[in-house]
Amino acid sequence: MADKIKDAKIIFVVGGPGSGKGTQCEKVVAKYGYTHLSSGDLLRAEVASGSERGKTLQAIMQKGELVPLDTVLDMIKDAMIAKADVSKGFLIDGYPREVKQGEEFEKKIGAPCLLLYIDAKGETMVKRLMKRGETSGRADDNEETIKKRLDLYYKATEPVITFYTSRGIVRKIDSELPVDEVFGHVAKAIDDLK
Ligand SMILES: Nc1ncnc2c1ncn2[C@H]1C[C@H](O)[C@@H](COP(=O)(O)OP(=O)(O)O)O1
Ligand SMILES: [Mg+2]
Repeated sequence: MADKIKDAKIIFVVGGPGSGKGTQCEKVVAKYGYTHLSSGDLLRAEVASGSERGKTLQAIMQKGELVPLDTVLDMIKDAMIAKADVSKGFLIDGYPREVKQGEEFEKKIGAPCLLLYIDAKGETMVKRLMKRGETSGRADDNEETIKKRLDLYYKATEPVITFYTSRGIVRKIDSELPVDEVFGHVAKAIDDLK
């Protein structure tokens, strides 16, 4: 595994719910041909499959809580292996959610060369999620769950940013700007990798 993906760049994309991670990742895929792996999307696909594991996951996600670490990591790892031969880079979107998840990822897969910190204000994230909830069909895009997800983000994920800042790989991106301007900064951070 480590062999297979050793030449690929690994980028962690971290930010609160509704900060714009998915939106920016899509644009990176279009411009750079990276593989986008959203831990949330992988988990939601498992739920949609109707499997027993999916049913357990659904209950956890509906409460706005974090899914057990090994489950998420195994799913990301399998998806990375599947794309290893064709991928120049991987966008790991929405992971790590807590410092421990980052440590386990590095043990089992590899080290990130960049962490894109997609930063928006709490009130902006709530507004965007309420709007997204009108059409997303996501069980967690409702006011009560949004509040829990935000609280958990500040408590569990902000330490992730501190942890990787000390390693010098964090680029903070102002996601209050219009989508294309945000992407300008994202692209700059990726271009600086070369
Ligand atoms: N810079 C921006 N300006 C305005 N709206 C934005 C934005 N970035 C994203 N959005 C919108 C698109 C979605 O409906 C919603 C949440 O974006 P998202 O990419 O799904 O976030 P995340 O993946 O971080 O949860 O906000
Ligand atoms: Mg997303």
